[in-house]
Order: sequence, then C-alpha cells, then structure tokens
Amino acid sequence: MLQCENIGFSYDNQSWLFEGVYLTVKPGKVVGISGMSGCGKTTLAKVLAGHLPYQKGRILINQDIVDKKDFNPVQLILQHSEKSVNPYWKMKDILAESYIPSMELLEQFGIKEEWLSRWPIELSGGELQRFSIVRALHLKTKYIIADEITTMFDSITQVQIWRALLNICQKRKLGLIVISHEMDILTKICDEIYTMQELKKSIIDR
Ligand SMILES: Nc1ncnc2c1ncn2[C@@H]1O[C@H](COP(=O)(O)OP(=O)(O)OP(=O)(O)O)[C@@H](O)[C@H]1O
Repeated sequence: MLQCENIGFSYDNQSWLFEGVYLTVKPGKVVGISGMSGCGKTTLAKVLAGHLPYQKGRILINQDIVDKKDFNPVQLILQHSEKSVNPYWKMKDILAESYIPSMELLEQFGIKEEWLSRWPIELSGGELQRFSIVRALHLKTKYIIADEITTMFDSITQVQIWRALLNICQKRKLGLIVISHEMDILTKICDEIYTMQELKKSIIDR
C-alpha cells in the first residue's frame, strides 16, 4: 500500500503550497485526483515519485519509508514527455536506461520498431508519450502516477492507451494515480476520485 501521511510541501520554505495531505493507494486500484489549476497536483505527483523533497509528513510503501538510494517503485509520467527525455539519446537508449521492454509491450502501446532508432525530436508528442509510459513500466514499478498523460492524443488513441495501461496495472497489481481535469476520463477509469482539497481533509485509512 502507498500511504502519504500529513504531507506538507513548500517551494519557498515560507508558505505551504499544500499541507496535511493524506492519500492511500492500494495495489491494483485506480485513484483519480482533480482540482483547480495551480492547486499543486503536479507538485504532489513529483513529491510522491521522489522528484521533490517534502518538508512535512511521511510517505510509506508497505509501512516502510521509501529508500531514496534504491529504484523508486513510484514512477511518474508527465504531460510533457519532451521534458523528461534526453534529446541527445535515441529512443532505444532512452528506454534502455530503465529496462529493455519486450516487443509485445511496445506493440500494446502502438510503438513501431522503426521509432526505436529515432531521436526524440523525430517523433510526435503522442508517439513520444507512448515511450514515456512504457519506460515507467519497469518490473520493479509498483505505483504509476499519470499526470495528464493523454491530452495530446485523439479520442480513439486515448482509449487505446488507457486500455493498455489499465490492463498492465491490473495484471501486475500496480496502483495507479490519475491526475486529470477531464472528469469523464476519471469517472470511467477510477475506483476513487478526490480533489486536492479533499485529500487535505481525509483520514488515512478509508
Ligand atoms: N519550481 C517551482 N518553483 C516555484 N513555484 C512553482 C514551481 N513549480 C510550480 N510552482 C507553483 O506551484 C503551484 C502549483 O503548481 P502545480 O504545477 O503543482 O499545479 P497543478 O495543480 O498541477 O496545476 P495545473 O492543473 O495547471 O497543471 C503553481 O502556483 C506554480 O506556479
């Protein structure tokens, strides 16, 4: 179980962006987070994935505090995948930095073999995003945070991508946190949905 207890974060060490955030995600469950623009959803995602240090509270996985030196079992997929790839590496090397995915997995996300030998700039935003999703699916990953990950896709491709991701999460019993402004996506795929405001008020064990 991924548990956040009383998390507080500040960018300037003067005022809290959010404080007293509680969130529990069980393996195999899909939890949606929505909220006003600028309320701190992406920041919370970065805190959970270990990209940003938090100043208050604790984050536990199966009752243990996450070991920062080890592979982080909480993997974050961001909206703008071009910001999370090295522009000087070819796609196959970007994937290999994490692990070598099977062709079957690549196919599930509609990745063509010929794209592997391209530079990031030679792919569309949607094509690049497919790589970011696959890259996060390391075998040691236990939780995925998907932060507005399908905004660049047409509606048919959105369905294909969500179906593939949800299938894998179900098969591997991964917990999935979905951050989105699109309530119709959240209501279709999530077991529970919270606003940032509600996370601040909630109790640990619900
Ligand atoms: N590196 C940073 N340094 C200082 N302030 C930041 C930094 N990154 C984000 N912020 C501020 O923190 C607040 C929360 O940003 P965040 O991106 O977490 O919001 P969000 O809820 O994900 O917004 P949106 O729905 O628009 O994506 C914003 O006011 C933003 O300007």
